[in-house]
Amino acid sequence: MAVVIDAPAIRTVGLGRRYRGRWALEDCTLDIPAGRVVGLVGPNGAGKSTLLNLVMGLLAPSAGTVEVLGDRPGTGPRELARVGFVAQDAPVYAHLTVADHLRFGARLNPGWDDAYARRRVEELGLDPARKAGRLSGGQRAQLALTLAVAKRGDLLVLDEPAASLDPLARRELLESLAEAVADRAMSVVLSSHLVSDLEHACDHLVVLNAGRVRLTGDIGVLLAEHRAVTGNREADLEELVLTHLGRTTKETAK
Ligand SMILES: Nc1ncnc2c1ncn2[C@@H]1O[C@H](COP(=O)(O)OP(=O)(O)OP(=O)(O)O)[C@@H](O)[C@H]1O
Repeated sequence: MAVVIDAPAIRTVGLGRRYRGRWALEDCTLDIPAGRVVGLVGPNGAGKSTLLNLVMGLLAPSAGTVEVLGDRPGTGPRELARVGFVAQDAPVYAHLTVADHLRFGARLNPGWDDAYARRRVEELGLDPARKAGRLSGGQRAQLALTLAVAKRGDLLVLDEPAASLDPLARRELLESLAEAVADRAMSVVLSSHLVSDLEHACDHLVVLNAGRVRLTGDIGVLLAEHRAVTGNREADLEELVLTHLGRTTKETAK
């Protein structure tokens, strides 16, 4: 009988990246299963964007290896079509209209879900004729996210997607990501400073600090272990993360 083993969404072995002799990410070994919503959390400068850019093939490793959906990242059009990415500054083409972005998305992506993209633009109240450069920061982030989701890839990589969104839009985004994963067996990796963002949307966790992985695993399992070890049956995700960041008070992870 044939045994089908799905490739992990992301696998890194001893992955590292140096900038001018200084390690931004060091000895990072991760095995992230497919079909999860993964929260990547850590303070400023922890190495989150560096890791996500390595995953996207936008940076070359200084050490180790990274595999995305079983392939080396950024190797060709087939692999690129499977991965949607929204960088931290949610880049869009300032001189193109919202409708132009949708047209380009349709032309460039074989799995493009035009009905979804149009529905989202309408729900968000974005004027299709408006130039992207004239949208607010939050609206640009929403447009970039819409394009990334409409691509209908197997993996969505989002660098601080909620940072410029208002609280309602933030909650809606996190709920819609959880639904997209449930509907389509897609994997999502999203970085955030806010543990509260991850608590409701994510089922897998990676904690980074000072360029090192401090904790990784399924949130349910990690929380159960933490509660058993500390004897605190009320311990929540924030306490778990802060413990592994070496902090004792309930400050934010930022
Ligand atoms: N192009 C670069 N040149 C030199 N150093 C860099 C460069 N990009 C990042 N770094 C350094 O690498 C480290 C990790 O940065 P990175 O942007 O990956 O962190 P981050 O966790 O995404 O931070 P933030 O939450 O502030 O966005 C930091 O010390 C940063 O100063």
